[in-house]
Amino acid sequence: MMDAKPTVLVAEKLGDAGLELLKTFSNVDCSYNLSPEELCTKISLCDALIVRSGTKVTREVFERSSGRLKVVGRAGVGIDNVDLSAATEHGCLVVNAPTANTIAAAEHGIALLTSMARSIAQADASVKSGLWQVAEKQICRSVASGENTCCDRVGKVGSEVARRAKGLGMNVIAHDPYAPADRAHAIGVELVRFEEAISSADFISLHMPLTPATSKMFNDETFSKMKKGVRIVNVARGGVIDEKALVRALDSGIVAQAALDVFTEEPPPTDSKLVQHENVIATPHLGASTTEAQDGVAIEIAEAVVGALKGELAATAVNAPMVPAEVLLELAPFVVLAEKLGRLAVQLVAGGSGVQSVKVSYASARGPGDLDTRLLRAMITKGIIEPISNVFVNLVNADFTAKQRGIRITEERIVLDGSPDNPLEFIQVQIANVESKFASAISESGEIKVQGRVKDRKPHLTMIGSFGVDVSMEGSLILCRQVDQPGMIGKVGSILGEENVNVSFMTVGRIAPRKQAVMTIGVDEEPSKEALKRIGEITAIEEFVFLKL
Ligand SMILES: NC(=O)c1ccc[n+]([C@@H]2O[C@H](COP(=O)([O-])OP(=O)(O)OC[C@H]3O[C@@H](n4cnc5c(N)ncnc54)[C@H](O)[C@@H]3O)[C@@H](O)[C@H]2O)c1
Ligand SMILES: O=C(O)[C@H](O)COP(=O)(O)O
Repeated sequence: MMDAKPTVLVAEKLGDAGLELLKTFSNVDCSYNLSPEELCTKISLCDALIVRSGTKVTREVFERSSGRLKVVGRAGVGIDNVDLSAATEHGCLVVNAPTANTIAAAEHGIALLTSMARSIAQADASVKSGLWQVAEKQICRSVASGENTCCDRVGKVGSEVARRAKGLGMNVIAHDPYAPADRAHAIGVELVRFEEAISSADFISLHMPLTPATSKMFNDETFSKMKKGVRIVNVARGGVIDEKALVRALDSGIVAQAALDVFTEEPPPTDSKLVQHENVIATPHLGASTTEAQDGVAIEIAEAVVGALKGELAATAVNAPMVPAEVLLELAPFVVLAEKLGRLAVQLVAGGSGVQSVKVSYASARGPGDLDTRLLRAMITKGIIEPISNVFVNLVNADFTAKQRGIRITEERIVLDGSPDNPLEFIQVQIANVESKFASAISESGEIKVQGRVKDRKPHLTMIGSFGVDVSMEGSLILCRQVDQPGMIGKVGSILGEENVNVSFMTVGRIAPRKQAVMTIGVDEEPSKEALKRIGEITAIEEFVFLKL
């Protein structure tokens, strides 16, 4: 018998509180120190994976999961060890735990800064070796002399380092291209340009993420612009520094000392010139490793992973838009409607047409800023793509998958008068430049058009092409275009009855009495080919189509 519980692979040490929480909902496999091959082998049996910074979650991991891996939880902040593009392409949500280790990292930064300034590590080694002294040149002036400035970033860790550095009596300036000036101002930090920051600081403490833009941003050129004798602290990511250039800057004396918690390669090679340099103190990526931080991170990530496995949208999602819970609740029935409209519209496309251009219209009395359509768009995309491919589409990979298949989805708002209580009056999906297997689904302007509303929190189809209908979108549908005349409902109904197909509803949408009409028939079972053939043979029926919702 299949185990109904999802399986979570915890690949690096996680706090007990987090593990307990995971166990209430899933089977937890704690397998630490897996080789890349072992991870790839295990992953096809796992619904979620939790890592810290020591595990590389590569494209191969997603490929080898064969679609089973739905969530990667990064128990910490930095997600540079997770291939986010590959995760997104595979519809795998990535969540992190961005807040619980901030203070620990900031404290470690300050500990490194002050230890470096007072050569604590060298002094300790000197005492232990019986020398009772440490070279004078390694000791800098008091950090609180007021002449020292600390160049920083004003993200979470950077802000906490800045507060603490100010408490030590340092002047703090910061460079952060994305930080609002008022936030910096609130913590008493002056935001300056990069050149000014690096050329005027006595201490430089790094707190940016590792991204293509920050990779090796500290290099020969930047070191050459620094004040001679500058001291550098890095508790962010090793990769933001060109480590060979740092060794050169240390040798030349531009950089007097460096205190490093993070390295390009972790652990660094034992013969690393940087680690072995006399003016470098090094710690083994310890910034987040306090008991409090690890307990907090474990709970934060376990909650995010369990929530994501339950299908909830995670607040700390890294590769999917975040939709607040209250918005989600309000939009829930429209989410169902959106997917069904997409599913219906694509089934009306004649084979070989190739869907390229989809227009979605949202009719609402709300202002454009009051309606978040990202989730609706994703669900329409899901409805359009899933029936014609074997790709699993979700909020994470919807836009990517549409783009990859060359489907352009445009959105427009139809602004209505009336009460904004209801988020949406109707949603309309149009597919342009295609032929339809049900010609009546083509609107006057030439596109396949379907429109739906939510009634009593249930999705209803309200228009096909130019025909107004009113059909609950459940089960499957038979659409027939016919000449409006008495007895049609009975004729079709009796064929389905003879075939033991249960009819859930029938409605007729017509342009005018005795003219063309579209009959929509909801059925609980799929009619046989023979039954559909017999319906098609009824003289007044001009065309018909069977659709699964
Ligand atoms: N050593 C550790 O154990 C440890 C612990 C926690 C965090 N970290 C690392 O510390 C760093 C900061 O973490 P955080 O939680 O403060 O993240 P955060 O996202 O709150 O802050 C990052 C800041 O960097 C800024 N930034 C982005 N690109 C930049 C650029 N090109 N130049 C300058 N600034 C830029 C952002 O605007 C943001 O303000 C991350 O690299 C994280 O991985 C390390
Ligand atoms: O990005 C982070 O959160 C820190 O670098 C901590 O990493 P760790 O979880 O591997 O200690």
